[in-house]
Amino acid sequence: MNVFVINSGSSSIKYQLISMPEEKVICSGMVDRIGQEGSRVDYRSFLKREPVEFSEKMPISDHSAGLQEVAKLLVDPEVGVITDPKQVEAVGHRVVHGGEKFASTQLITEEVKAKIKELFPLAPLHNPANYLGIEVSEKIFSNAKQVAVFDTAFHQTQPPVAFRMAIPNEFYEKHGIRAYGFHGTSHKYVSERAREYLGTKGKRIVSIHLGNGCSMAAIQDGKSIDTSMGFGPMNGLVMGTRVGDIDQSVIFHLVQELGYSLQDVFQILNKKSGMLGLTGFSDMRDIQKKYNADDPEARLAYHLYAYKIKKYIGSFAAVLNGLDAIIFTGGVGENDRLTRQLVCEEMNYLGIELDTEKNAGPKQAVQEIQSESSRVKLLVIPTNEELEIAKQSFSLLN
Ligand SMILES: Nc1ncnc2c1ncn2[C@@H]1O[C@H](COP(=O)(O)OP(=O)(O)O)[C@@H](O)[C@H]1O
Ligand SMILES: CC(=O)OP(=O)(O)O
Ligand SMILES: [Mg+2]
Repeated sequence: MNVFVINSGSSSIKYQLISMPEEKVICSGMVDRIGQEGSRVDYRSFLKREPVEFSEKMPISDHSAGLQEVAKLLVDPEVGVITDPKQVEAVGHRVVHGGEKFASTQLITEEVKAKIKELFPLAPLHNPANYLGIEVSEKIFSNAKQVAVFDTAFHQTQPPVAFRMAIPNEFYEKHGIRAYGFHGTSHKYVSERAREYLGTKGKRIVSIHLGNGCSMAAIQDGKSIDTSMGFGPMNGLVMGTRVGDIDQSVIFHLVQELGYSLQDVFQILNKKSGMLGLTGFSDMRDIQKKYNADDPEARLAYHLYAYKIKKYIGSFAAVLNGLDAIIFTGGVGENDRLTRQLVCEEMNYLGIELDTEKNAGPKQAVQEIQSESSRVKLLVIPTNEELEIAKQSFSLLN
């Protein structure tokens, strides 16, 4: 079965065509900077003996135009991989917010779409783009079953002590105000790989996803019991451009004393904060260069980023009543050994001891980076949200 996976972000679409159940990637790529200067389409196909790969700059005004371009490439006589969009049998969509309604993957119906739309206010940067992706894909891949895989679903096993907030009950009951948690598809995927690898020793896992967005999950016997992101994907860890945990009185101060509008504050905390706010850069590779050149801002930012992760490891060790393994994943978690080193420093009280040489070793499906004497396994596991979405879409339909 050909499953086309769509991960629509606010200004990008990542896509993969995967043949299931063999899990063979037929083509993959990304449409980037949608609606902005310098938009482009990246495309890689692995069908022929000689893989095709290119990146083409072209004006892409919106998500609809972006997906149309990708669909054209899929059927292109020269570089294409199918002859008709009808050969796509299922489309798996990453949908960031599923609220309390969706604890599992769903076949998309008008009712499911209405619910995704209802959740726009809870994920204003993500759900509208995901919704648009669904609408456009229904037109292009009109033969395919459309499936929604929710970032929040994996975290629906959290107990009320973890997800409820101490505000008047009516806000939860009438308005759904609680912690949800995100990146669930990634936390699920890497924690399952870890549990396969560790067997009975994988009961208490902390999964650390560090990409542009960053979050952690406490996972007990394969189930998420707590997570660092809360009501929205702005909370918890320091991220590329998002602030993470912040004292709520700062928001009142910004509005009441410094005269910012709520809209301004939203932009500041979502788009101008995090590593960008501290260093002027949001890409960890840029910040690492400055760190290595002893730039004081970059040094503070790196230490602050790691410090926050350490604090969550401590609190998740408490809620899990101990730790068996820690997973590092996402663009930063998989590639940035400096972050891993700073996070694991002086954590031997919790049985966490990094081996610097192993930490610098080559990437593997599961890379162990702890020392011989470490009680806790430290694992680097590349995430694959697209494959997880394809697997879940396939299993729902078969
Ligand atoms: N080799 C590397 N060293 C350090 N950071 C890296 C490396 N490769 C990628 N990254 C970082 O990973 C982040 C992007 O992660 P990714 O998981 O792709 O993000 P997202 O899916 O949220 O857009 C960027 O901050 C980038 O700098
Ligand atoms: C939910 C979320 O933060 O996603 P991303 O990291 O893709 O922005
Ligand atoms: Mg990501």
